[in-house]
Amino acid sequence: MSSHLQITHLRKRFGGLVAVKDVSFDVADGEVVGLLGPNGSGKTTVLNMISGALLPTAGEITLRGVRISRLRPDRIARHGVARTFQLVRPLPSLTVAENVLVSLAFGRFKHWGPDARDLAEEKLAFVGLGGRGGENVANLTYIDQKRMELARALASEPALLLLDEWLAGLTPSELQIGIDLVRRLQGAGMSVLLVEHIMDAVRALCARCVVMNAGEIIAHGPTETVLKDPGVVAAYLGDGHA
Ligand SMILES: Nc1ncnc2c1ncn2[C@@H]1O[C@H](COP(=O)(O)OP(=O)(O)OP(=O)(O)O)[C@@H](O)[C@H]1O
Repeated sequence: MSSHLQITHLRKRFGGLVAVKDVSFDVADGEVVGLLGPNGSGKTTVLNMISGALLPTAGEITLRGVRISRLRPDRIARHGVARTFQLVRPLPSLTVAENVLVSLAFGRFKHWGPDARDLAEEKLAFVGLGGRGGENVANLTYIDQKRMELARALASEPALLLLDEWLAGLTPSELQIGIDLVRRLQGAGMSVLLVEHIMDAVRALCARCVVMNAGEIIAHGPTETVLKDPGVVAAYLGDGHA
């Protein structure tokens, strides 16, 4: 069977800057793949092209053999792609459950009414916020905001989740909770493309990594091998971090 996500010769030009140059990699069914690299290396631009927020200048993206590059973001979501953002973006005037209900109502399957309430509670329970749907979003701790953001992404029943530095800013104990949650996603059959700078999390979650620098892939393979690659150490990790 074809790879779940296949990216082939992807390129993105912003005026005079080529932010992504000839990037190719894949994510298999149920796999968590790390997408690493220094700031400005093009990782978020790749995620934006997968989710449809940006049109590729060239190249192809397919999901289970279906070409999704150049589809509208809502169409790509219908094919089973969801994402989180670097900055948590809750709707602050709504409750926790209402935030998830908005995603259920306007997302892939358009759930409304009691059915949607049950589903919202199911998604909240999955991320560890069961029974807390009535709380005000403003009162949530940071890890709980992250949980809620994940519940919103799960509202579309994604097959592939794009996590853009979703673990950033967590305390060490919260980080373990976050890592366990990503493992739950994988356990539930989802594939994950994880953009992350926290190497402990990458080691814990990703059997395989892709490393970008200045728009190009500089290493690709098993995580431990990639993190010891002299080019990756020089461009990204620095001495003493590999
Ligand atoms: N909409 C845009 N218009 C012009 N340039 C952009 C745009 N989006 C990104 N860039 C540029 O493309 C390059 C890659 O940016 P990108 O955000 O993809 O990097 P990144 O690896 O995700 O970085 P970070 O780890 O800081 O999030 C950068 O030089 C950035 O300034």
